[in-house]
Amino acid sequence: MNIDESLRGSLARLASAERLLVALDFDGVVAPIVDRAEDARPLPGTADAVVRLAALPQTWTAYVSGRALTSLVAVSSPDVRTLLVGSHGAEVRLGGEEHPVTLDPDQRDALAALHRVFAEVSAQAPGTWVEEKPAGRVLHTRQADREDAAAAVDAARKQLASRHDIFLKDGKEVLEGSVVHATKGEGLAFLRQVTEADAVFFAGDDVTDEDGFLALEAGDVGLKVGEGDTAASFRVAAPEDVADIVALLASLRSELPAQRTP
Ligand SMILES: O=P(O)(O)OC[C@H]1O[C@H](O[C@H]2O[C@H](CO)[C@@H](O)[C@H](O)[C@H]2O)[C@H](O)[C@@H](O)[C@@H]1O
Repeated sequence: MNIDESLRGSLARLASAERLLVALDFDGVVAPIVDRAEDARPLPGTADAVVRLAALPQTWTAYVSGRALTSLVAVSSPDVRTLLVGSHGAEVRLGGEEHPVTLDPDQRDALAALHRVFAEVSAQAPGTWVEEKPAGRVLHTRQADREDAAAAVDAARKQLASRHDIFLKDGKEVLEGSVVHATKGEGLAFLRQVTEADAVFFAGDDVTDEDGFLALEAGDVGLKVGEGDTAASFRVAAPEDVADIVALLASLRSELPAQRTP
C-alpha cells in the first residue's frame, strides 16, 4: 500500500512520542470480517507488528473490541503484553489480569429479558443467530436473507423500545444490546490513563469506533477503515492496509535512537 505523505508524517510524529499507546479495534481492522464470528483471525502482518511494538520500551498495544473478553482472547491469541478492552469498554484485561463485568440483580433481569427477545426474533428469522456476552447479546444477521435480517432487527428494536435499562448499538450486520452502558471512548480514556501515554493511535471500522475517535486528543492519530462518516483524520480501505501502517509505525519507532538496545 502507498501510505500518503500526510499520514506518514503523522505516524513519524507519533513514533517519537515518549509514551505511545497503539490501540486497534479487532473485527474489520485487525481481522477481516467473516461470516462466522468464531472464525475471525488477525492478519499475520498486523499481529507481528503488534508484537514488535509491544516489545519496545514505553510502548503499549491494545485491542479495543466489542467482543466479550473470552471471545477476543480466543480469536486474537494476544501477546500477554497487549492490553484488552472487551464488551465495548465494559471488560478489561491488563497484563493478563482480568477485570470482568459484574451485574446487579436488576441488570441480570434485564439481560434475561434481552436474551428472550433476541432468541424469539432469531427463531423466526433463518440465518440469524444470537451471540452471548457477559453483559449483553448480539443478534447476528450477516447470513440471513436481507429482508429477513431487516425484519428481525426491526422486530427486536420495537420489542425493546420501552426498555431504558438495555442499550442498543448498531454494528456490521448485527444489533447489539447491553445492560451496561460502556463505550470505546471510555475504554480508550481508561487505557490512556493507565499507560500514561502522551500519544495514542486508534484504528476502527464500525460506528461504535466513532466514540473512540471522539476520545482522541491533539497529537493522537485516528484511522478509519472502510467507508462511512467518521471523526478520524485518516482513512484506508481495508484491514490489509492497517497491517502496512502498523508495521510502518513499529519500524519508525524501533529505529529511534532511544528505542535501540545497547
Ligand atoms: O469492536 P470489534 O472488535 O470490531 O467487534 C465488533 C463485533 O465484532 C463481531 O461481529 C462482527 O464480526 C464478525 C466476524 O467478522 C461478523 O460476522 C459480524 O457480522 C460483525 O458484526 C462480534 O461477533 C461482535 O460480538 C462484536 O461486537
